[in-house]
Amino acid sequence: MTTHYSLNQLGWSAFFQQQLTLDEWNQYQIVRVSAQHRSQLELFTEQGTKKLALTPAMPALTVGDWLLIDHNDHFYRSLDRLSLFSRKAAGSRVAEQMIAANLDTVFIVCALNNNFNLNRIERYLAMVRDAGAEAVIVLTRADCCDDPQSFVRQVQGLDPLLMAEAVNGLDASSTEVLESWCRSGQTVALLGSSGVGKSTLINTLLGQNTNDTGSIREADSKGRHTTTGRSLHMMPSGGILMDTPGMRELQLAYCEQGIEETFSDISALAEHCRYSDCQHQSEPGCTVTEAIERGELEQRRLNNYHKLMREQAINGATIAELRAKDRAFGRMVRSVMADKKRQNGKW
Ligand SMILES: Nc1nc2c(ncn2[C@@H]2O[C@H](COP(=O)(O)OP(=O)(O)OP(=O)(O)O)[C@@H](O)[C@H]2O)c(=O)[nH]1
Ligand SMILES: [Zn+2]
Repeated sequence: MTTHYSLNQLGWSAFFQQQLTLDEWNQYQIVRVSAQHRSQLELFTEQGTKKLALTPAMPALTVGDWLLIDHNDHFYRSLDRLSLFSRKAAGSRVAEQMIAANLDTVFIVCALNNNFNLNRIERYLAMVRDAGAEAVIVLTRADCCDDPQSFVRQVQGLDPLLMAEAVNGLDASSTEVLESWCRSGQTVALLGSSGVGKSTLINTLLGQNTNDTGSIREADSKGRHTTTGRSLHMMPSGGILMDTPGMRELQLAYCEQGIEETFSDISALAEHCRYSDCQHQSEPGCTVTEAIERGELEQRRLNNYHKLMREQAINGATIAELRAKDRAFGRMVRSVMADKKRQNGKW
């Protein structure tokens, strides 16, 4: 049985609607990418699911993207994204690879055991903010912790506006606190290190009835449950859960802006340092180190900021190098082609 969803249920909103002309609205079908394979995309449409073959003329697309297709099911164009997650591709080659688009909220999952780590939460926060999505910190294993609220307070100490919830991921009545981010038309995804309870939470949020999502859930070699096939799943609460393998392995890609937002307190203080290139180490007139001495800023937070910015310098440089190399390669190809033409006496 195929279940039909309205565009709003699939995540359509005014942000996308205002990108369309009246003609486009009348002539084209609006579809959302629900899975990406080597040679084709799977789509959610108001009439059910569809497949779309990838062609070289199409722009790079990813799960969650909104597209317009014509009456013959040919790609017409993609819409601007509300948010976008990308990462460095695996292996030594540094490249950006898109992994998910148009997420409203990302649950940053962290377990209330020795995995709990504010540095790691700040790292994920920087990525989520850079991608343009809202972050909610979800602390699992609240049932195994004496005082979960003390950890919620620690997280909110990072940023008073940051939402944090402690849950027992195995218990649907406990994860109800996440419902306001999982309402109809809202797209959410989960991020967090291995073993913190992401699969458990996904199973609980999807409920028992996952048949209508069309996905196959099977255990991998380690006995973990993985979803194969479609990456977008409808939750009983009406929200759309995005579960792509790429999100699980997300590394800190180039996200300097996200780091600046996450550490906006440090950037604000740094504006008043005596030297504009102050490194906030031991320079005189450094307002950042003064704030630490007054107990208004944690040394841990400044150290983590330095660490993430150092990583940015390395990642940023390698990505910039790659782009320069691509340009150099393009120039080389063009000059070889020109030489060949000259040798063939065409010039
Ligand atoms: N008591 C308790 N156990 C939990 C909770 N959340 C997860 N677990 C258990 O923790 C273990 C790891 O959870 P998973 O859901 O597999 O973790 P994961 O983040 O998906 O791990 P990866 O698949 O490696 O990414 C499982 O045995 C779960 O049953 C919780 O809130 N309370
Ligand atoms: Zn300074």
